[in-house]
Amino acid sequence: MAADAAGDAPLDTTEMDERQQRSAARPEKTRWYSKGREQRMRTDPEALSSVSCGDSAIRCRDVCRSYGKLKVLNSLNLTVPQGHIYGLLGPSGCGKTTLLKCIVGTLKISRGHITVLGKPPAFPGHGVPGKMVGYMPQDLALYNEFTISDTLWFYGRIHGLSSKDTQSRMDFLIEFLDLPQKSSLVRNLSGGQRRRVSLGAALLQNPQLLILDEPTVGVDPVLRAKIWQHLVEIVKGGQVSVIITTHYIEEARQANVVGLMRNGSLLAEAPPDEVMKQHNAATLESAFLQLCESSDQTVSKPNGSPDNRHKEGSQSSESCKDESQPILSPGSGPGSEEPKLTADWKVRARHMLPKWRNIAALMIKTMVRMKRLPGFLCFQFLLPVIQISLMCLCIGGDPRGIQVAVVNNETSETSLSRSLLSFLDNSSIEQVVLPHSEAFAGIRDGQYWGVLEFGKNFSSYLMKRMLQTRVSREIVDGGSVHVWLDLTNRQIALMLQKKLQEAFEAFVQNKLGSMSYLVSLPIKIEEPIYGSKNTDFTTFVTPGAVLSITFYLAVGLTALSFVLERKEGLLDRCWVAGVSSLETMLAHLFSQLFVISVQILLMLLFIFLVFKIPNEGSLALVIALIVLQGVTGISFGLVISAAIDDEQSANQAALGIFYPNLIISGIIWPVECIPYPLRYLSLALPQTYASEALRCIMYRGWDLSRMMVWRGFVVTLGWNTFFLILATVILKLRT
Ligand SMILES: Nc1ncnc2c1ncn2[C@@H]1O[C@H](COP(=O)(O)OP(=O)(O)OP(=O)(O)O)[C@@H](O)[C@H]1O
Repeated sequence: MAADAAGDAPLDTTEMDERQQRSAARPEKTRWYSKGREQRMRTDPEALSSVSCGDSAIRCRDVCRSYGKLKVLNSLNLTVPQGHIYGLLGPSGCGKTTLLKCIVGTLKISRGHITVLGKPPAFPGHGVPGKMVGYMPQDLALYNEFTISDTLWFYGRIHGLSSKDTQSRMDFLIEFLDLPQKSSLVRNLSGGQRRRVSLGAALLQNPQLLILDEPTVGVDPVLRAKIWQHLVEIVKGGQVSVIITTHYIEEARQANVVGLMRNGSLLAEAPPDEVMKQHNAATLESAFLQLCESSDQTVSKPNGSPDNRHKEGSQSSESCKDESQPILSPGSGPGSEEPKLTADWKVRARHMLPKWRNIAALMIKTMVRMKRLPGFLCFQFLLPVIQISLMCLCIGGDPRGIQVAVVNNETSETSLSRSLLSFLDNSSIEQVVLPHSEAFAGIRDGQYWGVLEFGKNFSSYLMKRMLQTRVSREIVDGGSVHVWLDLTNRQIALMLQKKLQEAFEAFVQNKLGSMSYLVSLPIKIEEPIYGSKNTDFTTFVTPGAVLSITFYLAVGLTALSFVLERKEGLLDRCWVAGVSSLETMLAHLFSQLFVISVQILLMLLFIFLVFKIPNEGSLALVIALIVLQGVTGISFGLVISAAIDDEQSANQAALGIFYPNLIISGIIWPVECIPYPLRYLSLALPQTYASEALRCIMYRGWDLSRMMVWRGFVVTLGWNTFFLILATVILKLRT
């Protein structure tokens, strides 16, 4: 991986050739640097130009970058000589942060070349991003749940530092940056303290190149001076180079070179004393002001307003180039051709392969964050249990306490109507005995779900009907229970019909005993082949519900955590430290697998032990399919978080697919009810065949030899692969 080449991986041939060439050309310059670099640079801008072409830490040539129509970097040329501090100055919004992001490779440039420590950023096998570069972004990019020590350990692991090295660097940085106790949580630190922790993370591995975006904001003057002194110290050997942005223009006088940036291009690039001398200015700030004024005059002549420069298309590329020529450093223009570099296939292959060290560091990070949020962790574990329990308790059971008006026109205590009513399930049906008119008024008012009416001669007619072979229509009618139902609630109406039928069967059995078969229907429902006669809707819905709960919790956790990490700049910072998109994906996948495994375990305990949902098949297959569906959720969450930048949109994407997927995956209602061609879509969804497979395993006891089972596994694995590849590609394209 990229980080490899920084320290521990062997150099590829291209890099070695280049280093040899550079060292062959270096002796004279190295001597020149070490003897009197500062004096020389401050008095000889020509020398700066010549140095910058041959031996530079960073070279930007003709760099352009836009955000939509806003042109932020405008044919920019910049050179950071090796072993120098480069102060990048400019007003807010002029493009400094954008430039630094292009240099570290987190933003792509739309035109031009950038070379960082000899190669373009993210070149296969290069240590940038990686151990060679220490990057402190403007938005601090720190994990709030980490302590100072966790933060430094995390970056130490990513850079492959030994425990001893990390510990000694940590002790030094805490002392040097005047940080509070290393066990202090980042979220409890002040703004300035956080900024110093962020700086400490950038300095940790003693990188060859330091890229610091406003490290001294919010830092007291004494510490600011100390930081500058440290930077001056570390560049002294000529091995370390620093590019630093700051709003305190005067502090940049300690830099060896300053670049004055405005409207996306450099107005000047030279040693600070030289800039001041050229403008007869006593301070760098007033020199900068003069440069801005003369730049405004130059630009306002052809175009009117300086703001026009920022609109793409409002000027030709020629004028764009003129404007970007540095005033003091003509030699740093886009003169020289950039060498074409190619990487050996072995280096490329190594660059592509995920590194377990980085994956382990990221997984430890997730575990530490979870440990710091125990309430959230418990909630994560309990949420699926709560959801499945609510589902088993509230969905699919028989309605209870349904009020039904009973109009009984028989008065005798021994009448068959009373006997029949006594067989009605009292827990489900509450009988309210009423006269005819009140019963109908009640059902019309919505008080009752049905009216049961028995005629005056119900008992005698029913007996005749049971015992005689040929009876008149009047007898059949008079010996029937007349039922009027409120059918606005289908489930309640179906339950009433079923309970009446059951009551009648029990009544007949009671009255006729072994002769009851005489009045039975000519349809006999035998013992079921699979399932039980008393199966309810809960049994049907549970397997699909388990899969869908696992899937959506995984989607929610993944989509949001990634989006937040990107928003806070944490993903970019890890990427600059050498963590690839694939490693980020895999680490997240493995950490979330741990969480969903606990969730699945708890859920299964509840459905099998508490709610007694049957399982006729292999428990291992049940667990495997649910875990794989969890992985589908994680990978889909990764796609959302890779493609979407803010929490609200990520939430909406996750919620937006929730109902359509639930409805057309056959989870709450059979797929057979879905009309064509929607059924084809339903069958292609990740949970349709998987739910069917889980039902087959749990209720039919089938195994992988059955097509309906293996099809569920194959479809799930197919979706997992597709989502993971898609997420990696999107993340790669976007970083
Ligand atoms: N992600 C983005 N999308 C759209 N525009 C952006 C984005 N990031 C920055 N910009 C715009 O690009 C311009 C340059 O921004 P940049 O952050 O590079 O400036 P800066 O010089 O670092 O400013 P400051 O010193 O205030 O940090 C600004 O006009 C900013 O609004």
